[in-house]
Amino acid sequence: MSIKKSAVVCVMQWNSLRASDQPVLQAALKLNSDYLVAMHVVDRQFVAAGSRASERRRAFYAASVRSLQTQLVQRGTGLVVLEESSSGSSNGLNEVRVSSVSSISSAPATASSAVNPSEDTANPSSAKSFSASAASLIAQKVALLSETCRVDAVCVEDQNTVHELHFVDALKKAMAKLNLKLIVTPNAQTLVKHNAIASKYLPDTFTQFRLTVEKSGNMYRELFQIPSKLPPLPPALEQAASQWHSSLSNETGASLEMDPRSAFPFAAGEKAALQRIQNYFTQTHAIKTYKGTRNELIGTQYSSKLSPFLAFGCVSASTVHNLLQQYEATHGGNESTYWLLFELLWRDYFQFIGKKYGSQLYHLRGITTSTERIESTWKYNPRKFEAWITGHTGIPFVDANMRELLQTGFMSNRGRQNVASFLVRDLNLPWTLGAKWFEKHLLDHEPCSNYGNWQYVAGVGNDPRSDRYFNVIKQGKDYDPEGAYVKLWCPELKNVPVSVIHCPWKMSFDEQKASEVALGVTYPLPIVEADAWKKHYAYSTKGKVGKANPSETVGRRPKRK
Ligand SMILES: Cc1cc2nc3c(=O)[nH]c(=O)nc-3n(C[C@H](O)[C@H](O)[C@H](O)COP(=O)(O)OP(=O)(O)OC[C@H]3O[C@@H](n4cnc5c(N)ncnc54)[C@H](O)[C@@H]3O)c2cc1C
Repeated sequence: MSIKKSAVVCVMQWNSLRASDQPVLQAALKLNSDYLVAMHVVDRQFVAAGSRASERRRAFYAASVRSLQTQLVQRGTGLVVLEESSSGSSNGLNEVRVSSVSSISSAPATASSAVNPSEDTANPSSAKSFSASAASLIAQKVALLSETCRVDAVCVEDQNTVHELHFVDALKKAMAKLNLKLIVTPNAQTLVKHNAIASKYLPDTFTQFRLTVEKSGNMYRELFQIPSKLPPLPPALEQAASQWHSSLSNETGASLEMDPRSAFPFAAGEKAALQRIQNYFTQTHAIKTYKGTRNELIGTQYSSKLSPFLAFGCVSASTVHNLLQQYEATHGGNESTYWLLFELLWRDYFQFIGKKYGSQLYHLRGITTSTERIESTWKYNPRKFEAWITGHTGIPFVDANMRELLQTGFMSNRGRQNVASFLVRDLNLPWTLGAKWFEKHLLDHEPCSNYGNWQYVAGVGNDPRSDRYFNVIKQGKDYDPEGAYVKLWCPELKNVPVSVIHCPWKMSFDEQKASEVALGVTYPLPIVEADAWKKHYAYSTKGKVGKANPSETVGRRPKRK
């Protein structure tokens, strides 16, 4: 009688698409199994029908999965990518499009590819149905695998957010039914060890959180070391691992062109992430001036552009931190190198907030107990929302940012703060609408950072200040003093004089003619006008691009150096 060889299964999730610093691989390797089977189920949020992700974001995701496949092949193993299929198909071990228990909705995307205002982002039934079917796909494969191998365990990374936690829970149930061991590894999304701060002790403000971490000195987690050679796939699965003819990549890959103006012209995946870090750190030393440039708006070098890679887990925040420390050891550190860590700690803080508050992250009321900002403050208005999402509000600084997002999937942090504040405070639209639009289009959408930042701007998050207002005229003049950014994304304003570039509606008829602009025809009149803007209409030459204005008390995060 032949003895069955052993196998361990690693479930890779959409926010952890990398081979290095990978907790599930490390947990699996401890079992010394003969075979390693890495599996990924295409997450329903990226499936085209009724997708919550834009075509560009889906393509970035698909390319990140492909890159993980390549990384694992290079390490001597592979990745089996499973996709739910609404059509019945045979569920053999090598079949990767598997009919699922609850089939995928074939509903078309909502009107104008926008978000559905009445849809509950945290819709628990839809998250649970995906989780159940994804877990069932894995269970089907594992059951088939156990006919030829002894399955030692299935490993999965713990999560911080509700949707992802549903999946871990569903997998627990599915494995219990199969009587198989499930190893849930610590969550590796944050720099700070997942259990270093219990939710009930999470400080109420970012500054308290950061000081706690910095004072402690030993809260950062160690990297998970993964060898360059991993156990192979069982022969019976080799074919499945090489054949991901994804509906996603077929639909999206060909049609997407890179806008030459994009601030994020990078490929997806682990290799591209590490190349980007190398470029930003050791090749160009742009990191050395980061603190002074991070509020700029144009080009690849004003900030690290690591967020899309971090969102899909193509690289971990801990790896970035580790490489940053190596850079400081070799080239010296300064305020700018420290500031990158400071921003990564913001990311961490939002992760801990997400973990603590669960589905409240997505609620209009947010996580605040303050009743100052309540639902009635915000009213859905389709005309205003359409103008915002398409970049036709008539306020050039807002429009330029919104067009950049739509056309490239990226927007600077300065831009995000402004368009978010504009939506919430000037248009009085519910902040959740803006967050959902960002979720669809941002390549770097990550639930905690996206919904957490929106709550922060809307005054319903941690530190619920109600006076956080970004004056889009003043901000435009401070951060785009020559109007170069506005002209890049709103070319119809290219001849408008710098004195009125942020308020073109102040042009006389003759000025409009000279600038080849017909307000209300070639460029919209502003859909709102706030009193607070008026004192900033007058032209001044005191532009301060790239530097925070020290006198700017409103609209800045408190206590930032
Ligand atoms: C309304 C709004 C929505 C946002 N949505 C997202 C989102 O979905 N995903 C996302 O990663 N960031 C989000 N941010 C934060 C920030 O704008 C982006 O992280 C940053 O612009 C990404 O560019 P970068 O990688 O070049 O950042 P850098 O300036 O180079 O910063 C380095 C890293 O620090 C982290 N970071 C920086 N600022 C923040 C912040 N305010 N909050 C959390 N992490 C931060 C990111 O991981 C970033 O990659 C949002 C900000 C706002 C105001």
